[in-house]
Amino acid sequence: MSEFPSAPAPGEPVPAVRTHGLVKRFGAQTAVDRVDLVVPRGSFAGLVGPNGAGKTTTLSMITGLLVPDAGSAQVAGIDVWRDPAAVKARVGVLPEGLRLFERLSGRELLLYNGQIRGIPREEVARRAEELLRVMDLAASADKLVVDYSTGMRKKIALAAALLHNPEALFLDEPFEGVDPVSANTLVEVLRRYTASGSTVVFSSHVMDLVERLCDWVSVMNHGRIVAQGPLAEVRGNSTLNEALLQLVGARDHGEEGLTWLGSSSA
Ligand SMILES: Nc1ncnc2c1ncn2[C@@H]1O[C@H](COP(=O)(O)OP(=O)(O)OP(=O)(O)O)[C@@H](O)[C@H]1O
Repeated sequence: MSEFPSAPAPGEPVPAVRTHGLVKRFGAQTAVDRVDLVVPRGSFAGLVGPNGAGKTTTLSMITGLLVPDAGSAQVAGIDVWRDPAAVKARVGVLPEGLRLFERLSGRELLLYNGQIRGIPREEVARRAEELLRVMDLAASADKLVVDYSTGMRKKIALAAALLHNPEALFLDEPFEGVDPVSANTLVEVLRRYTASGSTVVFSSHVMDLVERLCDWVSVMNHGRIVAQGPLAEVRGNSTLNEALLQLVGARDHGEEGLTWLGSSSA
């Protein structure tokens, strides 16, 4: 795998995330094509782009879940694929699909995660109760995860990802299927987390939310980064949605087709 072209200059802060020439192929398709992603430490960063742009695949390679075909990724200056254990100890992940231990209660899930992370039992119990309360899950703490709603699943998964107080959080579509009340709770928790200097990187299709929350944005299209930087720079004088449509090109499928659709057709 290729090396980083240069280490940060002396005095230059080490970014929370930095990838160089990251590539992932699935058969003949290059899903991620030489991606150089940078996220400064302490950012609330959005990774945006159309369906199939390569966001999930990129996040999976950065968090040690998927081996890249080429290139490299660093989290807090540590090479993910040279020292995956060190990186995994420093990051929290809310992956796509949310595979959880369904037959545990919410509280048991947190206690179990804490034990896996090697946190002392009493400390885990203290943090678990606090997270359950902040996430509005205290009343459902003894319910099995399999019986949780979509929003409750996101909240317990976020609680599990935060339990070991990671330096950086990677969230794949954290607000998908979450009601506005629960979304507010998630936002409050994440804002508090970044205010203390930790980093959040999340993928989303909800541009209004990215615009409201993020101070840093990376835009992907067809496996590549097509824009990246402070939100104000990427957005310019338009909304983020308008900027995104310009960057990735509005999909024009023409006037033809679907003539059968609608009540006026036979
Ligand atoms: N395991 C896989 N096997 C084959 N192709 C895959 C696999 N995972 C992803 N792909 C392909 O790689 C491309 C990028 O997928 P990816 O899930 O990273 O995109 P995305 O930007 O997260 O999309 P979305 O916004 O729809 O979640 C897509 O064309 C997808 O079909």
